[in-house]
Amino acid sequence: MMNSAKLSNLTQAQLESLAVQARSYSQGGRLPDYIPLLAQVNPEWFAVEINCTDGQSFRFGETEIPFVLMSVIKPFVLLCLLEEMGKEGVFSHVGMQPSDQAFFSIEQLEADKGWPRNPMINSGAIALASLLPGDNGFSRCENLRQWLNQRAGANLMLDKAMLNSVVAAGGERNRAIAKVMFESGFLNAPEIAIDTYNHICCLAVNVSDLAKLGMLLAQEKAGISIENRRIVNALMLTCGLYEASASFAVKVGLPTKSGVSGALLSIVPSAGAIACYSPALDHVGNSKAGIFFLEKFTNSLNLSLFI
Ligand SMILES: NC(=O)CC[C@H](N)C(=O)O
Repeated sequence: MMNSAKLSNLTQAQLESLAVQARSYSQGGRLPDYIPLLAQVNPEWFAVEINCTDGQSFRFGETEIPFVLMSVIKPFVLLCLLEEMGKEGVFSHVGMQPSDQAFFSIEQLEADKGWPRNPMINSGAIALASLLPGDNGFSRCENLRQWLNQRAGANLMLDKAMLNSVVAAGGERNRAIAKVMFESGFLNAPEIAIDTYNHICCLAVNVSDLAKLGMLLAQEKAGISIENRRIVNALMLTCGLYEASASFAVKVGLPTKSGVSGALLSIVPSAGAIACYSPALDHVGNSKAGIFFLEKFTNSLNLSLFI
């Protein structure tokens, strides 16, 4: 059976049973402490929405709760820039190699002599944020927000309170990353790059919007090339969960991206998109219940790119 048929045969009862197991698995996860507002949520929230290419959708849990995308914006910055400037332009600013280090690793960046290794870690995303059109962080974020909302039919909104919390927290690690890239000649104007990056990480959605964004990568869409979708999906598969990407590819085998807010998005090419939100994180910074859910869900439906 094709993945699209497997996903379409899903029943609401099946989804609920797996989601309830996943919710209980959120216990023992941790909320991030370096962005104060991110820690002011209920760690047991769990929401999932699945959109299928045949038009069906399934949802369960706290599906109305808004959350910020954080690193889940990274594949969409990449998609937008691939469309707007082409792959040669994009990959002259960022690499495509996986990393076995944390998403904020300065050691990895220094070992790479300031060259941002891939778009799914902070260095690469900051480098790409610097390429968005606009005069300042807000207008660049606004351009990306509108670009995505138009194409996905979603309703991304800037969460200003979260942005204030991110800025107040100082962002030392990301500033250090930008400084290394600037000094190595791989980033112009580090201040505006960080400001843009902070803004785009604070774009807020609910799981329904996140699933709509995912559909941009799951199926054909006017104005988005097949090649660019393939590139973004490939980089999500190899780099999307940071140092956990390789083992997750063995266990699940779907292009997936996580964020420290607990957002998690998986693409089932030509079949649909699976959006989860559950804020308690594992030691890598991925949603604990979300990852558990994806493993159980894909195994019970036998969903995979590889079979
Ligand atoms: N993994 C993430 O979601 C990281 C995003 C966050 N804004 C940071 O830079 O730390």
